Formats: sequence, C-alpha cells, structure tokens
Amino acid sequence: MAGKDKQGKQNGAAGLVRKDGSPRGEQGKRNGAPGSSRKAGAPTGERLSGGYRERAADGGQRRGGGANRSSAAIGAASAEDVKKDDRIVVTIKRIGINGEGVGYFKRKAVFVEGALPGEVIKAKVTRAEAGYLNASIVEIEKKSPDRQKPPCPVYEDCGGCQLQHMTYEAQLRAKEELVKEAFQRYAGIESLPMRPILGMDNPWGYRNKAQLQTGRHGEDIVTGLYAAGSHKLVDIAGCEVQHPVVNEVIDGAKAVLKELNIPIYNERTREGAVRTIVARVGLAGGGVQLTLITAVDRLPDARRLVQRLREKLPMVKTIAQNVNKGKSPLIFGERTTVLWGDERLEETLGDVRFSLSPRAFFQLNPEQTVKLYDAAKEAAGLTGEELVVDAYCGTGTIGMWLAAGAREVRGIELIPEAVRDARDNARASAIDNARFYEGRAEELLPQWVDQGVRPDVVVVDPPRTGCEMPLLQAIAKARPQRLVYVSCNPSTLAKDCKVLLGSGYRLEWAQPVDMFPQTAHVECVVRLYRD
Ligand SMILES: C[S@@+](CC[C@H](N)C(=O)[O-])C[C@H]1O[C@@H](n2cnc3c(N)ncnc32)[C@H](O)[C@@H]1O
Repeated sequence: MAGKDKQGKQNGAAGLVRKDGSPRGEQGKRNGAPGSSRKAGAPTGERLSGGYRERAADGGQRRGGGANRSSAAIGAASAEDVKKDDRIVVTIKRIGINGEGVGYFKRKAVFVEGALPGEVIKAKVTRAEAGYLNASIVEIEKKSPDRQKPPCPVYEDCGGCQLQHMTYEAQLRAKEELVKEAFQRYAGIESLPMRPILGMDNPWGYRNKAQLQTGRHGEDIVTGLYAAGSHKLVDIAGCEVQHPVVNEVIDGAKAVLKELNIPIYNERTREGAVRTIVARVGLAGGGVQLTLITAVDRLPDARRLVQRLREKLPMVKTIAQNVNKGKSPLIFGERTTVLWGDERLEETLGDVRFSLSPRAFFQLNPEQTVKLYDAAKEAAGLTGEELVVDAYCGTGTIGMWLAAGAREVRGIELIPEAVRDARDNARASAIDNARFYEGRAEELLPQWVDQGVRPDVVVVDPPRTGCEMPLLQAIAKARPQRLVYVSCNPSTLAKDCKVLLGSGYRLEWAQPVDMFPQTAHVECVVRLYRD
C-alpha cells in the first residue's frame, strides 16, 4: 500500500494518553493478538498511536544487574503465573509491527511500548493473556545506543509517530528486521532475498498534507489530533513530519479564524462551524489547496475569511469548503465547494499527471512513492507486450506507472470515486492503454480468468488485511509469469506469499521502502515469478 492517505479516516482514532502520565500501551492499545495489525485508525500514512515517554533513562546503571539477564520474574515463578500489575524484567529483541519493543518472558512474548531492541526493561504487566503479555516501562535497566530524545515535544500525546525515540538508522534496521521476521514466521523463509531498505536522506518534512481537527484551548485555536477515546485535542502545530509549507498554511489559517472570530466546532457540544483544516501542498509547483471542513452549511463571514486567507497566505491557490455534519470518524463530507481559486491542484509523480480535487487521494510522501513504484516497475520486468492487471489499484497510479512499458493495463478498484480519479488521471497523462474497472479484485479477476483472460503480469497492492483467497486462487489459475506484490503489512504479505509459493511461484527479491519515517510503517515490493 503506497502512501495511502485513507482520506476518510479521522486521525483522532490514534493516540492513547494515560491519565497518570505513565508510558502508554497500558490501556489496551493491543486489542488483538500479538503482532496483529491495527485495523481501525491505523492505515498506512495515517496517524497511528504509539508515542512514549521515557521514564527512567539511567543509562542502564541501575541495581540488579539486569543488563546481564535475558528475563527475570519479580514475584512470578513462570510466565503462566504472571498477572496484571506484576513487575518483570525483559530483554527486548526486536521492534513489533506497531513500533513497540518485543521481548520474551520465559518464552512468552511481551510487548513493551517505547522499548528498543537490546534494552533490558523493568516493566509492569498491563495485560496478561494466554499467548502474550503487554507491559509498560517502569525502568530502563540497560539503554540502547539507538535511543534518542524524540525531537517532537508532543510525541507521546500525539501518537502520529511511533519511532521518534530511535535514531533514523536504527528505524531503518528495525523495519528490515520486521520484514525478515514476518517471512520467517509466516512463510517459513529463513533467508529472505531482501534488498537494503530504501530510506530518505532527510526523514523529516515529507508529508504533503495535514488534516487537523480544530478546537479551542481558552482563547486560542488549536489544530491537532484527538487522543483516542477522549476529547483531548493534542496540538501538533509545527509537526516536523509535515512539509513546512503545510505547517505555515495551517498556522496562518488558524490566525485568520481567530482574527475573524469564526466559530470553531466543539466536539462535545457539537456546536460551532469549522471542525477540520486540510492543507495539501503541490510539490510540482501547484501551490497549496486549503479546505475548511465545516459542521454547518454556511461558513460564517465567508467573504472576509477568503479575503484574509488570500492576503495572509499567498501560496494558497484554492480555498474550499467541505460540509461534514456527521458523527462518524470520516473527515470529509459529501459536499465540497471551491470558494476561491483553482478547482484542482495539478500534481505530478514522475511522468504521470494528477489533477486533484480537494477530496482526491494522492500519495503523502511523493519522494518515496517514486522509489516504491520504480521497484514495482523493475519487478514487473515489462517488454511492451504484456497485459498487466493492477489489482487494488486505488487511483490507478501503479498501473499508470507501468503503462508505457506494457501493451495493456487493467486496474481493479472497489471505490467508485477512486476509479473515476484513475480514469481522469490517465486522461490527464494521455495514457490510452489503461482501463480501470470498479469491483472486487477477488471477484473480477476470477471472472476474467474464467473468460480466458491471461495476464502476463499481476500487480497486487491490497489493504493491510492482504489478498482474498479467491484472488490468490485466480492468480494460480491464470499463471501470470510475474507477480508484483506491493504491501504495507509484512505479516499478510508473508502469509500470502506462502500461498503463492505453494502454487508454483518463486520469490526473487523483496524491496522494503520507508514511506513514513518516524512511524512503524514499512512498505515492501516483492517480485515473484514462475517459468
Ligand atoms: C493499498 S491501497 C492501493 C492503492 C494503489 N495501488 C496506490 O498505490 O495508491 C488498496 C486499495 O484497494 C482498494 N480495495 C480494498 N478492497 C478491495 C477489493 N476487495 N477489491 C478491489 N479493491 C479493493 C482500496 O479501496 C484501496 O484503494
């Protein structure tokens, strides 16, 4: 999944904040099985919870000689005896899929938020299940050299990033390990042919879009994310993973809303007008698209508001209003009106052009998206003769990336709006050998195969849950020579690869790409082939 923005989801599903201020991870953050991916509110590129406050950074010089112990019970004889609130000492082995440290207590997996590989942690058990323990840091007995002070002052509360307490080099290593470990565990591949992860030279300021809830702290307007399950809005002004121009526009818009006394929406009372500010910067020189999402039809003082925004923020090329009166976690409502400026933001990714309406999806980290798509192109190994199926195609970007090298591309996508965008984007880029079909990949591809369609290359880029079995079966039946699997979830990637390996494919290489530095996300392209 490449830089998916999940436009619809509110960031507010992220972030746990303990009332007592102790490290997070104690309030059922891990609701599913260990290592399971977070589904709700945890799409790629969107905000995940997982900040952490280091409590006892004593450099590992504490009593007890913990540094030499792999794990030790404090008040418990075996892993099965361990209960909530018990203290244990655990050595962290690796980073888990949500950015937490993973260790073992008497062979039982322990998930410790904020802990790093190599660290020895005295931890308090926050959840004791048959197969795993969740625990929070009480004290770091041995500290990793990879630990750093998170640059962001609201790292813990915001929850948008999970790995700021780790150096970037260590983040990249941890992501490679995540991929390897998933293939060992779920596909039985001990020695994955994996290329070094593609990271960023500057792992900050890469997000081209912010969509922030608005609220008031006294006189001030704040923009940020709601901590999960609460009405606490964490102000993330100046967020360092956002593009600086995006931050500038958010700040300027806030100042104008305050100056004109525009009513800010109150999540609790459900009164007020402006509930979300969305700013997207076009890196191809298109300026900034600014959208105010309101809980009311009429934006108060709209004329003066537009005028002041234009004066204060000359980089803004579109000012739009979207109306969302709903209670659901979706950010955008159905109706968007451009109040001033360009209807669309013109963007490019390589040679592909995008004409983006305020709601349209676009990759959040274009620099890394190009690396991901280039890896997909290499994996596809096109000669100009191929029929390529791009399953789960979203707005069609991967298919369009490949179209020039293929005879024909057929994209399949579930969401009608995305299919329309894909068609528009293909037209804008004068790509005439790509068609986009609305439907379920696991239904359409089997139908096509039954009708005798035989793709030479299939690309899949499914949601975190991975591919549906009927799709994998249809691929096995159609026997495309090359299979390109693009994934944002190493676990489901490895599981699906196991099925594909069982149906005659071989795995040539895996290429991890760091689409979202400072977060626990890792994308991966895998090339599979058969003779
Ligand atoms: C990970 S995104 C991939 C987007 C695209 N390949 C890109 O690079 O931007 C997954 C896409 O699959 C779509 N999707 C989810 N379930 C689907 C299904 N059963 N059949 C087809 N598309 C589906 C989602 O709407 C989403 O656009």
